[in-house]
Amino acid sequence: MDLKDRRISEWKRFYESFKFAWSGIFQTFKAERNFQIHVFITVLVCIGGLALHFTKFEWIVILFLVGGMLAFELMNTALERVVDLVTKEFHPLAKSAKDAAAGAVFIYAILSVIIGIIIVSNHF
Ligand SMILES: Nc1ncnc2c1ncn2[C@@H]1O[C@H](COP(=O)(O)OP(=O)(O)OP(=O)(O)O)[C@@H](O)[C@H]1O
Repeated sequence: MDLKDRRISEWKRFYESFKFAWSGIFQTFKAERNFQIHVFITVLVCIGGLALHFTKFEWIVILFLVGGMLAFELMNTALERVVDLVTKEFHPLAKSAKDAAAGAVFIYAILSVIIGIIIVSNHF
């Protein structure tokens, strides 16, 4: 394989990885109610931000929060899938893995709501 072919296959791999990532997001959106709720909240927050004229800094914080929330939810789904793949039986470790991941999502969600309230209350 010459240099040009190798470069094309590098780009192809790069493009494929985007395709897989998008497929993961799309599959999760189709299958997970929580993810759908988070996407809906993200849209609402963005509309609210436009209506309230968030500052640049506020947008940066908000985008980190909603983006982080969606990313956390995707990781949580990934972990649930792996646990289900490993065992369909009741197992204390499966429970502890899933509950810990759910706890991570919960902590981030609570912090996001608190920070969101602080930002929005600034505009009233
Ligand atoms: N194999 C298992 N062994 C023991 N406990 C489990 C097992 N699978 C799930 N659980 C428990 O049941 C809860 C619900 O698991 P489930 O796989 O339905 O995910 P979930 O929390 O409902 O998430 P989602 O609604 O996003 O799918 C887990 O948080 C865990 O406490």
